Amino acid sequence: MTVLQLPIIDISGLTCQRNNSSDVVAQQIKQACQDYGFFYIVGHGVDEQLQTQLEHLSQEFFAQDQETKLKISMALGGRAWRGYFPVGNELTSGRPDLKEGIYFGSELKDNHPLVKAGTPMHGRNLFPSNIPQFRETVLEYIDSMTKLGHILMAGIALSLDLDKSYFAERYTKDPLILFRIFNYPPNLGSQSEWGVGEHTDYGVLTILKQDNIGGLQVKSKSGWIDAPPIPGSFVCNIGDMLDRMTRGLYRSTPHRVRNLSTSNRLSFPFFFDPNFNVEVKPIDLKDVVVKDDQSDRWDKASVHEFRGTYGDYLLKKVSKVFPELRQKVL
Ligand SMILES: O=C(O)CCC(=O)C(=O)O
Ligand SMILES: [Fe+2]
Repeated sequence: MTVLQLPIIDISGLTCQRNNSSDVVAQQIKQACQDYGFFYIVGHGVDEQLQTQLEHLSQEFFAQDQETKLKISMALGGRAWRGYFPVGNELTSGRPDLKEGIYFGSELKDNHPLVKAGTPMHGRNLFPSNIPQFRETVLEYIDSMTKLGHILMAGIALSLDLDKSYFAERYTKDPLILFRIFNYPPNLGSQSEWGVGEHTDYGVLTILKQDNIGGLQVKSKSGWIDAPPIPGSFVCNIGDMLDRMTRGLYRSTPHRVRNLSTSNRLSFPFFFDPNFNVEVKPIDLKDVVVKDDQSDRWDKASVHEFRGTYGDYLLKKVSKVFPELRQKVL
């Protein structure tokens, strides 16, 4: 039996000046997006020390008692949709996930135009005030990953034979950035509980940092495969909006997580998505025929029939994930 493995791409060629170096990377991205919708990246240049610090501070946060963690409860985050949620509060396909976590995003002041306009998912973050450096570390990480997101989107544009600024000019110059830190407790004997049930991501690009525990699985064309941790790498996957833009050439691939170890698992998904108010349209790609996969999609929804802004799409999805908060926030 051959064990399928997701491709590993060294993306350093996207930022160096060597001849053709970005074309070589773009070709690898194209292959990976068509075959899997998922790939690992190395050679990304994100500071190791910053990542280690983020992991340590996150462990420190989750090790606290529930009451302390609830001091930054999501219920206090209002329309910005930020803060902590306890195990069982987030649903995937209507079922509670076996995970707790904190939602973050770009740190926007109250006088930012989108915040003043009351745009959902925009605003200030909630940070634990009792853990020194937590705020600084998360904001620095968001900053580094935003830069990486721009580099990768240029690579994805090249992979589709588009100008490297194609996505930046239309969708991601001012991206919607959401960042989460999840803690998946061990299953403790019950085999059936998913940390996150099968789903696809909503936007264009997710860049995931995971610790050394493992548990992420990806639905490849020939069945579920593991995406184990690889030191120094991030796991990238494309979301529904890139699936829509490429008419299904680049698929937003379903994935899920189950922590079968006896320790907690930390993961750090970073979502680099289109601007909230921009309408997402198909790219004029030669020779691509839309193959709508509505019937085998996890939520039976068609990304190709959707019309509207990214914000419309996102809010519809998110209100299913946190039904309790929907009333309060939207
Ligand atoms: O924790 C992980 O490994 C993946 C999380 C995920 O799929 C998500 O947040 O969309
Ligand atoms: Fe996901």
